[in-house]
Amino acid sequence: MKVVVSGGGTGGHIYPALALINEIKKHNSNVEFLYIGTENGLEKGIVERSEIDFKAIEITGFKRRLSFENVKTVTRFLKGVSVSKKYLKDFKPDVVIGTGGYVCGPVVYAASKLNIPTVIHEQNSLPGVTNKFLARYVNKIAICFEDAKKYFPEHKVVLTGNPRASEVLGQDPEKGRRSLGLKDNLKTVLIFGGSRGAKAINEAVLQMIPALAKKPYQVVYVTGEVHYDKVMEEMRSLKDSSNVIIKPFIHNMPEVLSAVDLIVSRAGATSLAEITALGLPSILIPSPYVTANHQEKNASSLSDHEAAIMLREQELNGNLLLSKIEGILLNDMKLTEMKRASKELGIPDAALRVYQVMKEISMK
Ligand SMILES: CC(=O)N[C@H]1[C@@H](OP(=O)(O)OP(=O)(O)OC[C@H]2O[C@@H](n3ccc(=O)[nH]c3=O)[C@H](O)[C@@H]2O)O[C@H](CO)[C@@H](O)[C@@H]1O
Repeated sequence: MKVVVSGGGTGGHIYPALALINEIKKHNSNVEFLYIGTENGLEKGIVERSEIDFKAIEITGFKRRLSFENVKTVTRFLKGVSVSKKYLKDFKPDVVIGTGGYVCGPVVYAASKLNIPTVIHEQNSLPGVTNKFLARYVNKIAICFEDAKKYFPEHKVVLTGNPRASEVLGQDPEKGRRSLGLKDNLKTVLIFGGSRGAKAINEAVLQMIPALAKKPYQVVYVTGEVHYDKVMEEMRSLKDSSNVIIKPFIHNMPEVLSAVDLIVSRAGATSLAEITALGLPSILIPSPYVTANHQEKNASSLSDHEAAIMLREQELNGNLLLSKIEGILLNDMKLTEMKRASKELGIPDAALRVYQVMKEISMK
């Protein structure tokens, strides 16, 4: 069996693709994969670490305003379709899967024009532009929230959840602790700002650092690759940063997630699928810089069920964040209640569900 996977730009589109690849491998010993992404998204580095063959096309997204850039984007899209067709004709896949981000537009479109079975995966309750465009060309659309259904042709939609939910389960927390040098007798808070980091979260965490030194818990703080040097420079002026482990990015997130007690993060849909699969409590700070404010909708899907607390970026500061963290972490009853509510929202068998959709269309 041969499978092409495409998705990229940010981790929220890439990790579900890789989780699905792992699920496919579980069911098929003889399977070849090709990942088509871009050179400049996060996918190149992440996919290469996983030893999956990677090919790149050039593509950018549309600007909301009319502009010359959009003319260039159309030209790139058409070129992307033609390069994708070449890759697909050479590789001859049985099925092509798109997991979102601009890059899967030309790849999945080219596949449908070549009559190769196609499926797209939409992580968010409010679908992205690429998936909305692809909806009329693909065979099936795997979704994670009931709310996403109304944006797509009904007969193509299957509620599967996010394959990454399955991947974070059954990990060894001890390995996660060891990889970061965490103590096993202290509770742990993991703070990160999505796959690229978030300036506003970084600013709030830096304000909290002096107070964290005296706390009876430990913090793993992920800055995002692009923000790391600046954060470390600011750290130099802070005398005591004990209790805090700072990283630019975490590559073994499933192991680390299994070792922590509370998450502070943006409200990207893939992170939320991981958090709910594990039944972790969270403080969510939705990014206000995303299309149609969709992260706030993602966050509400947890906070409405008391599985998370939502903090808006405008109100965020170090003191407030610290008090919210302690309100959960130092209150065992609250912690247990939030864990239960979070677990109830998870779809742990999502990877198998997406695999079944893919299998069904590729057998036809
Ligand atoms: C700014 C933007 O457009 N964000 C979108 C993007 O977010 P983003 O890429 O930030 O997506 P998510 O938060 O959903 O997922 C991040 C993924 O990266 C992983 N991770 C993160 C940090 C780290 O150090 N190591 C690591 O492995 C997480 O475990 C997770 O698997 O895709 C999501 C899923 O479509 C959308 O909901 C978000 O709105």
